[in-house]
Amino acid sequence: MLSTKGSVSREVTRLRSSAMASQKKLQGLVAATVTPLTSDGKINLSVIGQYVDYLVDKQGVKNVFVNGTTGEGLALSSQERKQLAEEWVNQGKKKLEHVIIHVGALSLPESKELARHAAEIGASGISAIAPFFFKPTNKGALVAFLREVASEAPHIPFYYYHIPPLTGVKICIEDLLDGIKKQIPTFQGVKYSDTDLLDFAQCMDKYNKEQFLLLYGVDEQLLSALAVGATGAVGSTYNYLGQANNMMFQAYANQDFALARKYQVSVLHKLKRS
Ligand SMILES: CC(=O)N[C@H](C=O)[C@@H](O)[C@H](O)[C@H](O)CO
Ligand SMILES: CC(=O)C(=O)O
Repeated sequence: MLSTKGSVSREVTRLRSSAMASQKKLQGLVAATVTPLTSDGKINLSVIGQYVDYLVDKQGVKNVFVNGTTGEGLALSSQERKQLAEEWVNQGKKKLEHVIIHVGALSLPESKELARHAAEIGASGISAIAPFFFKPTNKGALVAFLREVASEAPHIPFYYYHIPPLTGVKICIEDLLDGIKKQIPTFQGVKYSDTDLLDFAQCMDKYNKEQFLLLYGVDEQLLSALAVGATGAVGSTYNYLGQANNMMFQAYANQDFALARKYQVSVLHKLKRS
């Protein structure tokens, strides 16, 4: 009985996940969500519903990246991460297009468990950073780690989260992508949080045809990433500067580069990097 129930629920989960995974292609802005806390430091799940509405209605943002850098996922317990993931998936079900859950951790079993959980609750994708204390020193070691994580969620896309300024793992993405689908069949792309636009442009040029998504992660220079072919971006500022960044995407698509630059500069001013 139990095992029948288990396999039925696994099947339901698989169908739900594959339904989500076959959704609209991920493009445009993805807000890296912040983690709301109560005054006594507990995660505050009660505001996630409002948060979803705010992003969709006020910012024009329909995709989220949960438990990443902005959400301080690495500073949360596994249980907190799972609760947040579940709340975002549930609240976002009819309103958001993509809910990507960051499942990276220093411990491989923990990362695998978070990946399994994200798949079970119906997330539309998962992402993981490289472990950053005992670091992989070459591509083989990094891929071995990511492969184990991704295989726990075999029906949803996997994105590698490249953020060398914080992880110290500097494995070149152009090398990483070479042959990656053979090793990680669910590999869908990279959240690229580095300023190396030469590597980024080379990846766009070389791997676009394999339909990898390279989501740019340095909000201050998104326009430069658009210029070399980016079609999506994940970042903290899309929580509150979603409209301006959507306008920038639009201006760029309309080939109004002066206007696009105006929006990029307005973002810089807001971040006080002018
Ligand atoms: C280190 C960090 O948090 N990077 C974020 C994404 O990866 C960005 O969205 C930045 O928060 C943003 O570019 C503002 O500096
Ligand atoms: C900014 C980003 O993408 C993150 O917080 O993970």
